[in-house]
Amino acid sequence: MDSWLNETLFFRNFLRPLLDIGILSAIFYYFYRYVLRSYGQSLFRGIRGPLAIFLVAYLFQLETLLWIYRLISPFLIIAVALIFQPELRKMLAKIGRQGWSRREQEASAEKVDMIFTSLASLAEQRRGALVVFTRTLTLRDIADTGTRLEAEVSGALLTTIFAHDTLLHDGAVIIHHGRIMAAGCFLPLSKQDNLRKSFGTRHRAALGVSEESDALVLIVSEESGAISLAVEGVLYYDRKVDELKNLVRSLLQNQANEDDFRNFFVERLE
Ligand SMILES: Nc1ncnc2c1ncn2[C@@H]1O[C@H](COP(=O)(O)OP(=O)(O)OP(=O)(O)O)[C@@H](O)[C@H]1O
Repeated sequence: MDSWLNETLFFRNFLRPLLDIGILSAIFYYFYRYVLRSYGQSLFRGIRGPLAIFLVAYLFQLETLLWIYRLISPFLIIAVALIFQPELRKMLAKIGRQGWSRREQEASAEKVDMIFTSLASLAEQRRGALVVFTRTLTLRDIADTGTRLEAEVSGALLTTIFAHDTLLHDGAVIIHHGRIMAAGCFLPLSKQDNLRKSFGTRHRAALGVSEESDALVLIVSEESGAISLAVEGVLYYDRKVDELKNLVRSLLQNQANEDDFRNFFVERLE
């Protein structure tokens, strides 16, 4: 009886708080490591001031400040959700992303190969191209700015879209779940001001959609024939086709760790 009580007390006074704190710390750590560090930096920068004031008010029980916070907190939450909508969207997208089955992986790898063969041929002919692969976010609003195709991915179709001066060659092709959802789409332009002067709107548009979503964007430069990738607001310019192909495959199948990926492309474009 005595030892049982001791064990219970041991559990209540020592093990339980330890478990509580341990599990909570692990959740915070993984949330920071995999989600906030990649997507929430600007979100954190934006709310750290009000958060610090709240903590001080809470610690010292500053009643008036706490009362004000209680009053405005519903509006603050709505304001944060509105202002940081792109960041929150990307965070939730990352949490919802899942691995692929083997069959899906093979099918996707085949399509990615097809697309890269077509892009390499466009690059040789100095035809510009912009191809957006959606991941978790569907990007329907962007697809609606162009012409809906809903067609099976094929190298011939992609080359036709970009190779001739058709109405669809301007703008981006959106690929969703292995199908060409739309072509001639208008992408949001990035506002980054440290981009190379020689980049025009095609590269800026690729960066823009990669900042606002978890999409992968491939760009073929009409001017130089360079093939580049934009992902998470970073432009990896003029990379080898095989390198890009492997990376896009694994990123689409959610196998590549974002850190490995950054190390792989050490050279970051400023
Ligand atoms: N917001 C946009 N969304 C989609 N496509 C766009 C957008 N803005 C421009 N483009 C595409 O980029 C083309 C213009 O490319 P521009 O020469 O300005 O860019 P660039 O980055 O210098 O690329 P390149 O190296 O191919 O010349 C347009 O004809 C159009 O097809």
